[in-house]
Amino acid sequence: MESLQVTRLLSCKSFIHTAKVGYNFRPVRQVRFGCLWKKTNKNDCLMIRSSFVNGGDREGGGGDGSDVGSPEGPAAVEDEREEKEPGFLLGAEKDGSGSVIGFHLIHPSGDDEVVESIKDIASYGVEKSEDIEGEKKAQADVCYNVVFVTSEAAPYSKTGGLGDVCGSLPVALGARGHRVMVVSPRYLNGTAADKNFSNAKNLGSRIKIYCFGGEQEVAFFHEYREGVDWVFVDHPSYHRPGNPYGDSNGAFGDNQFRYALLCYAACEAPLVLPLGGFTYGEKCLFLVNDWHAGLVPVFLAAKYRPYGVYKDARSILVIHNLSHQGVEPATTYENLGLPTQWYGALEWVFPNWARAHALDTGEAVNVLKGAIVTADRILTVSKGYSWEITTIEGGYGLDELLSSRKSVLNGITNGIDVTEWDPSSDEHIASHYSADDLSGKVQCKIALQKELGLPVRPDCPLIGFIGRLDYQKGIDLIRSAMPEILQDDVQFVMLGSGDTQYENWMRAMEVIYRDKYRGWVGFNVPISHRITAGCDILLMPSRFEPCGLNQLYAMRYGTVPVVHATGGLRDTVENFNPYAQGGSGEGTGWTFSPLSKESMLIALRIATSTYREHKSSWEGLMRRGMEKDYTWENAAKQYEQVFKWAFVDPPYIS
Ligand SMILES: Nc1ncnc2c1ncn2[C@@H]1O[C@H](COP(=O)(O)OP(=O)(O)O[C@H]2O[C@H](CO)[C@@H](O)[C@H](O)[C@H]2O)[C@@H](O)[C@H]1O
Repeated sequence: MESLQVTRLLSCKSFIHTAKVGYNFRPVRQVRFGCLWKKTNKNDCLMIRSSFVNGGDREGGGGDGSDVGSPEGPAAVEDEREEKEPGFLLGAEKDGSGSVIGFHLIHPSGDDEVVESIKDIASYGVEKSEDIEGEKKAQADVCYNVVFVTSEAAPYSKTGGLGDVCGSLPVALGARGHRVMVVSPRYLNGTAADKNFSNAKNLGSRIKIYCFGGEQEVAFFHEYREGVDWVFVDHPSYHRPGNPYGDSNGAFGDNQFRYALLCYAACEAPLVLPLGGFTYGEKCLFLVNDWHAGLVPVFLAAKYRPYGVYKDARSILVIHNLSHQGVEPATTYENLGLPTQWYGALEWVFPNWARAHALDTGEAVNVLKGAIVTADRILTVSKGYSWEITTIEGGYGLDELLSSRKSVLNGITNGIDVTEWDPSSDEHIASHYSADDLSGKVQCKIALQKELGLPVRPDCPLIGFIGRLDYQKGIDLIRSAMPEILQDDVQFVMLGSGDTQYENWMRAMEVIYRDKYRGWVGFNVPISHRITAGCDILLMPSRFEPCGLNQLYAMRYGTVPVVHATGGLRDTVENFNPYAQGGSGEGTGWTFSPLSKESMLIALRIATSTYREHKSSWEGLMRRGMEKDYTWENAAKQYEQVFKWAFVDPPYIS
């Protein structure tokens, strides 16, 4: 068997190298796994000796996490194993066009295949399969290898709706037959939340990434749960107090670096991690979420496809929030490890009015812009928002660019996790109820009033707000309207964290309005369930809202939303019309516009008077909301349509 040793570096600067030995060998990606790659007499088989291939099981196949940061380092561990263990052949699986679509492990004896080889990326014609309980589940007619790249995924990490979506949509897609991997950071902040990652095992594989003027080593942890490969990128910069993006001093100054690492690692993961025994391969579909993952399509275009790697992969940028774009000074471009000629993709020049001083040239790099320029398709989390971002009012400076990509821009309304958010079984709430039997809801209201120390008044309209205390959520409007809201006979409960001036305001309001107002400062999931169940009305005066999840949770819990008519709120909340359907009414809440204190107060007052004076109309509102279908399965089917479109077109940048 001829052998060929390949250097073990993955370099952001020079990614591909050509082997220097004396026979024809096509360019091989430089990968560092302590691997010995061998040309064999089998068709394109590579011999790989590393810690992770020897495990190969679904639960992580190897390490227990204890070797991270071990003084000997991973190479020592690998070398030791090389002595003891024979190593497997890694056979490349290719499709008709010659694209590598996966690898499978073959015993060195040559005749003992240890795992089933991957079928073609798209397995056609599968309609139904049987799960463990024998229940028939709907399956996609074409299945893909899907790689989510995200800065958060519940229950591992969550600061808002992005975490919800990236915790649920992958599971829904997995259940429909797709092979799904989610790549996100392994955040450790020294709190009880660290245990969220305790089932994720160290795969024992590391890669070296050259960027930001140095060499960075990242490791991969893995948990297979609910049909999804959850892959966590491990690096010291993800281990610090605070939330994923910052702490009490504000956003971390090195977020560009932290998320560039995530993107590099995510580009490598499908190629090098044989999860369950075989890799995802090159012909995969990257779903890159928000700016944190935005360098993935840029890397595919600038660093992989020019060398024939990922030429059959596609990328879809999913925009959850256009107001965060990952903008940093232009001088940081060289840190990213991108070729100079790609500067234009990320180039961003602030308009004159946004510059700090006369000498400020306004030059910057904008990661989200780079993703919009290079992704094969673009999705937003509601149809309404996909239109809004092409307007000057909603485009945050990117409207013209987004308009230029309208032909590949779509909106799909988020689903919700209907198991976690189910009033008939929710473990966090005092009493269970459903559209057929609403009686438990008032028990939830009484329990919430008791828990928060409010007067127990089942008939008093209880209004709630849950969300980040952020300009986006219209928190300033709530503050300015609160004295007038509380003139009426209502109670108001708020849960949120964010801008400290609003946190302090919430605390102060509790003192002034002891009998009417409670403000819970912080992030607390059980309380968010109890507020959703216990309130009669949920107020969402968001300035813009790409989708919004709380109004969906509220409707499922028979809590009637009053929302600003924008983005996903306008798409999902149907304005109440008491005269429709022969007087039995239609609609699920109230939408108000324009965004002003006056129109919000009018909508709230109509809602509270309907609650008091038209009980049957109110029950109709509750029931119609509870019966809406916002399951992820519904959304997943629409994603599949976009996946197909992505593969119909050639790569946008090849
Ligand atoms: N203090 C607190 N305690 C407990 N839970 C809290 C909380 N504050 C917020 N949450 C929870 O965080 C989630 C926030 O959902 P949103 O849809 O409002 O998302 P967000 O604006 O963060 O995300 C963006 O992405 C999502 C997903 O695509 C879009 O729906 C949205 O419009 C867009 O702005 C909900 O599950 C909510 O219950």
